[in-house]
Amino acid sequence: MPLPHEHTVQPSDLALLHVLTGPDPQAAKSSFARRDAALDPLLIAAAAASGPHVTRNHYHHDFFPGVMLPQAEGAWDWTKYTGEGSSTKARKHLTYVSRQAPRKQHLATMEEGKENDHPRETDPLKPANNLPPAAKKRRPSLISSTAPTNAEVKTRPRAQSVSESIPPSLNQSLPPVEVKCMARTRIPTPHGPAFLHLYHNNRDTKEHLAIVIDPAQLSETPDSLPVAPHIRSRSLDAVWNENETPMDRIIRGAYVGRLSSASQQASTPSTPNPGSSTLSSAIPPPLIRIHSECFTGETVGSMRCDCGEQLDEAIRQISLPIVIPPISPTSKEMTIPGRGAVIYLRQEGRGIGLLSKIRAYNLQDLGHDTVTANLMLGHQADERGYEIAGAILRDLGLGGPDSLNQISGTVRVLTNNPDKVQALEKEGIQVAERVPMIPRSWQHRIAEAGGSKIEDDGQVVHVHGSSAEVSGATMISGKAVYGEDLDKYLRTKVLRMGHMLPLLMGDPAVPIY
Ligand SMILES: Nc1nc2c(ncn2[C@@H]2O[C@H](COP(=O)(O)OP(=O)(O)OP(=O)(O)O)[C@@H](O)[C@H]2O)c(=O)[nH]1
Repeated sequence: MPLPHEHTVQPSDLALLHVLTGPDPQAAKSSFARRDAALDPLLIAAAAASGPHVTRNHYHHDFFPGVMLPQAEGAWDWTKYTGEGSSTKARKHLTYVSRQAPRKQHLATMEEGKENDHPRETDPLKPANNLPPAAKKRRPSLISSTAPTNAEVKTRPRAQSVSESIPPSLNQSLPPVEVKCMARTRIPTPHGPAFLHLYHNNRDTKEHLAIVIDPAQLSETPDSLPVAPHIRSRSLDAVWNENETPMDRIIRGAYVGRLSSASQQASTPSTPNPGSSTLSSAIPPPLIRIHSECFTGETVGSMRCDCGEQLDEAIRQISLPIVIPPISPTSKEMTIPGRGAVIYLRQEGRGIGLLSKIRAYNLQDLGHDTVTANLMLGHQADERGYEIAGAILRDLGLGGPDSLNQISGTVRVLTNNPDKVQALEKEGIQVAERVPMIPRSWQHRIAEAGGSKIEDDGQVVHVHGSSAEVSGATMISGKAVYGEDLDKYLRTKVLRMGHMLPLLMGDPAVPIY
């Protein structure tokens, strides 16, 4: 066995590693004890491969006690360590004891498909303990005194979650979902300004987000009357405790207008402004999208799915200016900035998590479609839930007649997925209209084939495909892309998941992979 500092891995080490971690662990059991061995061979093999740069975690197993002691010679060289006292003392018998939960328990968690989605053990709406040290005074709970109480939330219609990720036994005992906007900030996007809102909730440990598009807020003053009511978070604008200063509020994003070195105006809990009552009926309901996280599609620009372009397209469409027709014979047509929100849920891989999605991709490369791949891994085709989305929308005053912060009683929803509309309605969100999302590559091909409109369940859908471009990635401000994997994915969504998209397969003029 080589010493750690020799940097060489002997074939015997690799053979040992293989026996211990290879496909037949039973064979290993007979020859090597795996847990609680006097010397853990796997750890030795890992240390030998790592040389002097053994990670802190190895040291913290207390296997190389010498390195933790300043008096130990040779720093990382545990072989020179002979005990805490004199060198004549007998060397301690070292035992490696794993502190990990048994593998059985870990696998059970994975089977539930929630390896990334453990419910919080502590109250997530309590103050974060990573606040800057400047906030010396002890803050009481950051839960808003005016935020909806459990009793208030209980009176709302409670939908049965679409998500299977929370086992039924746990789901029954869960309290009603509560969300709290922890911070908000202005984000300039290629389509115009947005306000990013970060939410905590009492259901999972994820930081779900709302990308609010309402640029009219940037010119807001405390006394100004907007044409359309501003979309603001009630929990953010609430007074969190009696000691908070205007600067505390501003730093978390509870301000009005646009921040600058010359302008810092904290908001008040009554900041949401009703808007012009004469125009309110003429203003279309805000356009919203419930978007599920997709690391591969949004960050890497993967063309296995259309998630990146959908996020971009949603922000673009919501940002489009709104034309309000004249409301009386004497008034004129009016144009106001686009308004709405993307609720960005951390439900990677339709709720199965990135790890399982990556495995599913390999099954897809073996010839299975996205639905079958999920089922083969023991997941459902779709494990998402929309309770948190409903609570975030209510916090923003969108779509709920019972919203305590009502900005609009109804919303228009950008989606092709009928389940999402149904789930939102179960959450008490009033959906005035579903707005379809035609994939950019399809729009482009339809335009190339000379078509300007296509049929969707007998309904005419107008396609704005003539300006679509063919190169680029599918990420923010990307362009339309073609690809075999993307087409397969889109077709499966239509044929197996009931997505309300007009399928191009029937049109011989439109090239399909
Ligand atoms: N399990 C799995 N998830 C995928 C795959 N491709 C994309 N996703 C995830 O699917 C989610 C997006 O869902 P989609 O089914 O594309 O669309 P949708 O949100 O249901 O419907 P729309 O509102 O019309 O976009 C994201 O969380 C992606 O990470 C895949 O092959 N397998």
